[in-house]
Amino acid sequence: MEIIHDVQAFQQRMLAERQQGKKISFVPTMGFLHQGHLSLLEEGRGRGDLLVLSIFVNPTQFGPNEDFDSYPRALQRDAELAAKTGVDILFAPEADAMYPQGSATTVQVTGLSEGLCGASRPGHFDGVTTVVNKLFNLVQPHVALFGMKDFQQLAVIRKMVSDLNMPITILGMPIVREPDGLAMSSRNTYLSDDLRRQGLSLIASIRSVCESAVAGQRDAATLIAQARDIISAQPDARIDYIQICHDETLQDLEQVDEHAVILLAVRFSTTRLIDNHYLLQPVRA
Ligand SMILES: Nc1ncnc2c1ncn2[C@@H]1O[C@H](COP(=O)(O)OP(=O)(O)OP(=O)(O)O)[C@@H](O)[C@H]1O
Ligand SMILES: CC(C)(CO)[C@@H](O)C(=O)[O-]
Ligand code: BAL
Repeated sequence: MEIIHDVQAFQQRMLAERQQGKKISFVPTMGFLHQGHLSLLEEGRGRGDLLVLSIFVNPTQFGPNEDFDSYPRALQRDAELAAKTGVDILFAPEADAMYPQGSATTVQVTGLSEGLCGASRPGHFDGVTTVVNKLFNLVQPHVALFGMKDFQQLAVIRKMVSDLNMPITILGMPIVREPDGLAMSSRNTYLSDDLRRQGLSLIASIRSVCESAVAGQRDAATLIAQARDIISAQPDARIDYIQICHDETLQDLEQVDEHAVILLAVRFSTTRLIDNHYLLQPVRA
C-alpha cells in the first residue's frame, strides 16, 4: 500500500491509474478506523481494481465549539489496518493543502441538509459536501462507499451526485455494531464505561419501537414518545432529536410505512451519538 500526503502528487497518480483503465473504488473517512470503516473497504475491494482510502479530519465540517481538536487520530495504526484490508492507496492530506489560502468555493445541498443533524450542526453538511466534492474530483472514482450510520450524510451525498451529474455510483452500507448493539463510531472512544452503558439506550429504543411498529403501531408520534421515554431514563442523556422520516426526502412522517426510518441524535455528556433504523425491518443487533 502506498501512502500519499501531497495533493498534486495524488491527483497525478489517480489520473495515471484511470488512464490505465482501472476501475476505482473510493472510501472517504476521517480515520481512527474501526470495523464499520473496514466493512466499506471490504465491499469496495470487490467492486474495483484499485481501492483508495482517504483519511482527512475535515476542519470545515466541524462547528467552532465542536471536537475538531480532540477528534481521535491514529494514522500509523490506520495505515496498518488499511494495508491488511487490501487498500492500494491511502491519501492523507494536510488541511492547508486541501484548503489553500484564498479557497472560496463551497458546495451546498439545500433542503436535505437543513434538518436533523444539519439543524443542530449548522454548516456541517456544507463542509461535508465541499470536501467530498473535492475528494471526488481528485480521485474520480467509479464507485464510492458510505455508511448508513450517517444516514443523512448518505442522502445528501446521493443528492449532490445526482444534481451535479457526477458519474459515480454511491453505495450505502449497513451499520456495523458492537456485539451489544452500539453502532461503531470513532467517537465511541470518548465514552466512559458508564456513558457507554447509557449509550446502549439508543439501540434499546430502536428495538422497542421497531417491535411496536411491526406489531401494528404506525403512529409516528407515539413511537417517538416511546423512544424518548427509554432514552430520557438515562441520567446523562440530552436528546438532540428523535424523528421518524421518509428515507429519501427526510421529511417527517406521521404514519409509518416501508420508507420510515427512525433517526436519533443524543448527547451523553459531551459525546454526541447518532443511530437510525428502518422501522419495519428486523433489528439484527
Ligand atoms: N458503524 C458503522 N457502520 C458502517 N459504516 C460506518 C460506521 N461508522 C462509520 N461509518 C462510515 O464510515 C465513513 C467514515 O466515517 P467517519 O470516519 O466519520 O467514522 P465515524 O466512526 O462515523 O466517526 P464519527 O464518530 O466521527 O461519526 C462514513 O461513510 C460513515 O458512515
Ligand atoms: C464523508 C467524510 C469523510 C467527509 O469528511 C466524513 O463526513 C465522514 O467520515 O463521514
Ligand atoms: N461521520 C460524520 C462526520 C462528522 O460527524 O463530522
